[in-house]
Order: sequence, then structure tokens, then C-alpha cells
Amino acid sequence: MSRLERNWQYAEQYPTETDAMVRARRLSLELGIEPVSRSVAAQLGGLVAATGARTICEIGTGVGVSGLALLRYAPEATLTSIEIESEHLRQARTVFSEAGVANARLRLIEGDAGQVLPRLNLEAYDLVVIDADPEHLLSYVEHALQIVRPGGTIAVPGAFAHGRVTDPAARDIIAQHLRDLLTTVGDSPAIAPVLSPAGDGLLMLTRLQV
Ligand SMILES: C[S@@+](CC[C@H](N)C(=O)[O-])C[C@H]1O[C@@H](n2cnc3c(N)ncnc32)[C@H](O)[C@@H]1O
Repeated sequence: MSRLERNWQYAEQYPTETDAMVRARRLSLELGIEPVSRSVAAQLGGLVAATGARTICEIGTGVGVSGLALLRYAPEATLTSIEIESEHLRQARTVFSEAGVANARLRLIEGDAGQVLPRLNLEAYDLVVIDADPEHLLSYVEHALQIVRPGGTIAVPGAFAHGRVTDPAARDIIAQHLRDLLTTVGDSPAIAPVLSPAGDGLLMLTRLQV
């Protein structure tokens, strides 16, 4: 194992999670739903804590691992989370309930993000997390830039597409979309981009107040 791999593995194993997060992660893996990794969960929770985010929107609830991380350090925050699979949402409701998250802090929307995002209020969210349907990522980022407030952040776990983005031989559409996105935001005067190697890559785009 190389030094960089050791560092990555150490960072992945470092975060401690609540019992509810551990249970949700186990359930997610049992159901074949890929949750955010431990270090990505920690970075999302840390981002909320650092920025004081109160209004959070997420695409891809899964069974709620990322949702629990987003709400972990922010008792005042509310989470709007969009999920296309009713069974995933049903499991997520149980996960949030067993974790003691009050219903008033949650708006769980069953539907296709492509249909739901245009209905959300403009500039209403401090943080938008996109963790679903990578084929439509570029469109989701465009919508997210509309609903996030100036100074707010869009977070994209899975930014390396299971390592394909960094593999020059990988030419599939999702890897290409992600490379296009990384190039576009890297040059944008309106966005501060940060690419973390946590998990499978975590891209964080802060909408500048220009
Ligand atoms: C990678 S999993 C999300 C994991 C979750 N963020 C977590 O960490 O626990 C992606 C989820 O997005 C959902 N999904 C896929 N396509 C979608 C779409 N078009 N709109 C909304 N949700 C979608 C899937 O059903 C799946 O539950």
C-alpha cells in the first residue's frame, strides 16, 4: 500500500459515527445502496457546522446516512431530501425516526429530482448535496446553482465516479460529465471549487457573492 493510500484509509477510518449512523450504514449496504463514506459524511457534517447551514437540500436520500450526517451538528437545520424509490424513502423515514430526528426538521419528497428541483424555491438553501443519478449531474448542478443562496455551497459526493474520472482510459459518459463539470467550475469566476479526495471524491462548489 502506498503512503497516499495509507493516508486515505486512515482518514476514512478516523471519523466516529453515532449508533444511528452505524445502523443506517449497515442497512444501506444490506439493501445495496451506496452510502457516502465515513470521511465524506464527516466532511458534510463539518461543512454544516462550520457554515451554520440551516436549510439543506439533498438529492438522493438513500436510507439516510448522509442525511443523519448533515443534521448531526445542526439542531436547528432542516433537510429537504429527494428520493425516487419509495422503498428507500420508507426505510429512511424509519432511520430518521429511530435517530430521534423530529419530523418538523424533515421534508422527504418522493420523486425524480429532474421534476422536483424546478419546483423548489430559488436561493432558498444554504447547502445542496447531489448524491444521485450521475447521468443527469450537469442538469442537477445547474438547478442547484439556482436554489442555493449566494455564499452557499453545492456538495457532490462520488466526484471520481469510482475512480474513472482520474483514469485517462475511462471514456464513459459519467466520467466525461464529471470531467466537464470539474473543468467548467475550475474556470468559473462565480464559483469557488474544492475537490477533496475523501471517499470517492467530494466536490464542493461555493457560489460566490458576485
Ligand atoms: C448513492 S444513493 C444515496 C445515498 C445517500 N445519500 C446516503 O449517503 O445514504 C443514490 C440514491 O438516489 C436515488 N435516485 C436515483 N435516481 C434518482 C433521481 N432521478 N431522483 C431522486 N433520487 C434518485 C436512488 O434511489 C438512491 O437511493
